[in-house]
Amino acid sequence: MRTLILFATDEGQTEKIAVRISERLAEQGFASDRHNIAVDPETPIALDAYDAVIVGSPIHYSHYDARLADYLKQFRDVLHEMPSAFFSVSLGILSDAETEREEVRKITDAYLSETDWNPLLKIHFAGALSYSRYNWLKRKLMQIIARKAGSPTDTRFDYEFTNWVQVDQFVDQFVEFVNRCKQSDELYQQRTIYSTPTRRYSVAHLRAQAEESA
Ligand SMILES: Cc1cc2nc3c(=O)[nH]c(=O)nc-3n(C[C@H](O)[C@H](O)[C@H](O)COP(=O)(O)O)c2cc1C
Repeated sequence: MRTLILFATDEGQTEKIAVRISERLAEQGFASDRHNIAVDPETPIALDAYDAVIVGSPIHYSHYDARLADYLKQFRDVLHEMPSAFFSVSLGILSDAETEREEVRKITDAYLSETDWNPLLKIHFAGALSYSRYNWLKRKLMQIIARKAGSPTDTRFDYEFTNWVQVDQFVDQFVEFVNRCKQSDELYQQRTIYSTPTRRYSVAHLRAQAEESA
């Protein structure tokens, strides 16, 4: 099973999470490739060559990454069939105020609905306050936001809030889920006879089961 981890990042926390995801997959014996769309938006991606995909984006100014959204729209048909998961990285999800956390969930729902993608797993990770990576204006802005949220305001330091145990648990859940998507040998071998199913791992039969039991 080969997984693509497709992500965007501005200050690096989402990349750090993507790295941990690939390490955890490797610990379970699964290969993965990472593609950072923020530095390489032009390279075409052979998504079809992968068995599964994990997509991750940070929230900045109440928005997920727009370049990633373009990819998701472009690959809508393949994504609909392959096992996939979305991880969100934000600070709002850490807030004590339910309204702030609800706002993050609303941004997520709007993003997934805009891209017409329905990943079977979705998760929210807390990101980081990376003061050393911000320019002067951003540092001031983030300090004001942090003060309001009761987060650290001493800009001489960076603060990481990501729960790495949660990241590992997410990967373990993903692996379990992808294993359930594996087509039986019998079905898979028929792929040359029928046009579908063509993928070794597919959510098509899981969706069909869900529809049957609904
Ligand atoms: C300029 C700026 C705007 C941000 N806007 C939001 C926001 O609207 N909502 C939120 O929950 N987090 C927001 N954050 C927090 C980021 O999601 C968090 O710092 C995350 O770790 C950034 O991920 P990255 O390092 O991969 O870019 C913002 C951070 C910055 C620097």
